[in-house]
Amino acid sequence: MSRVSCIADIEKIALDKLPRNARNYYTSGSQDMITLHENQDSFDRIQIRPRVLMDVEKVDMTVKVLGETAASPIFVAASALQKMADPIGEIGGIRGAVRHGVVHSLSSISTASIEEVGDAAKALVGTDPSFRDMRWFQLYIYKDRSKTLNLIQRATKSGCKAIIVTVDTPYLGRRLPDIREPFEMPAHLSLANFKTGEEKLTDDENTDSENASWLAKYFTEEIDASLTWDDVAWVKSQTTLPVLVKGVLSAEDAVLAVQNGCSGIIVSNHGGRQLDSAPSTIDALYPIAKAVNKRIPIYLDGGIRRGTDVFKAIALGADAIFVGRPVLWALAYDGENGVNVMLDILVEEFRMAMALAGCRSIKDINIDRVMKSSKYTPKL
Ligand SMILES: Cc1cc2nc3c(=O)[nH]c(=O)nc-3n(C[C@H](O)[C@H](O)[C@H](O)COP(=O)(O)O)c2cc1C
Ligand SMILES: CC(C)CC(=O)C(=O)O
Repeated sequence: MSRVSCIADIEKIALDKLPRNARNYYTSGSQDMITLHENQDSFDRIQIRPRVLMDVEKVDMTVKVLGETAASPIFVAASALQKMADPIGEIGGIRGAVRHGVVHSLSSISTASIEEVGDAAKALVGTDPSFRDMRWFQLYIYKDRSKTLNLIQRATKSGCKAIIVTVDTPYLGRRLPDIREPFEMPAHLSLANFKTGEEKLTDDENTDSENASWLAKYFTEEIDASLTWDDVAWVKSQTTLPVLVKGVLSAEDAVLAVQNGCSGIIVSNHGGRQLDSAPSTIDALYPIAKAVNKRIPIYLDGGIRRGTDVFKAIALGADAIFVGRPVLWALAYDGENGVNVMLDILVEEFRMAMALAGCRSIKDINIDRVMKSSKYTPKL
């Protein structure tokens, strides 16, 4: 096989290699997957306006993030159950992120524990001056607040730098492949942050009702669907770490995040897996950025597959972006090495986009550098 040249190459190899169960779980969006497709399609409707003769011999991709400096604005999103892609799972992602000097976020529903991921980061970070341990922990708020608090405390103790509260998942979106052919957790894997055994549901429990996926049942049984901003305040009261909310798609909610003392927001539609027909994240971004007016940082995920997508997100107001599925494809493609290759490609594509657009540093990327494609005809 020739070398992979872009994320689409990695995805293609990964989809061929992944077992059906994992492929269905990773690829699916909710319902008709309108939002899933829009996440990527919307990027194609934005054009980049280059400026020339700007001396782009050196391009500085560094970004400030919660008081630290990341080597680039390309961060690793939290996604669950990564050992289904490769036995190294989340450890491959954290090692790639440390090597690339960028933020890594770990899902509550990970297959390597908070402590294992922390140890992997700590073992690597001193070995090269450019390496960074920038771990954030993604928190699902369980009905059982002692379970939730346990996660917050362990994330804090292990050296995570921020807590991301996911707020778009009161219930799991209807993912049709998972309803037609319920997802099964491979027997050798477990939810590593929970040692009680109750989170390791068996196959038997998949079969007893319509919509019998254990994931959907797990969510309904365990995750609190009654959350309000008071619960975000509760998380804040339990930790000294910065607290961000993930899953914001409206300017109103973004302003509420500012008013409720959040340290940042992640503009996200959960990779098109929750509310179908929600806007693509890149379309939702600009009104949010205007309303927030730089009071807190704004991050974005959803559909980022190319360096030019990263550029467009920053131009429209993001401080940095996260990639979700590309990490899973990379793991399936070649484990830890796959993650390094994937991040190398995205960083190089982004460096090239900046240089060819005439931007020497991140602050040069602004709204003047993008325009809607003339082919863009709004559907409304
Ligand atoms: C298989 C899978 C599992 C995910 N698990 C979580 C999770 O545990 N917590 C969470 O907040 N978001 C989760 N997400 C959403 C991602 O954090 C992110 O929002 C999304 O993947 C970004 O879109 P992209 O995949 O197009 O990059 C998951 C996404 C996928 C594809
Ligand atoms: C269902 C969870 C385990 C993870 C999640 O958020 C997702 O699959 O989108």
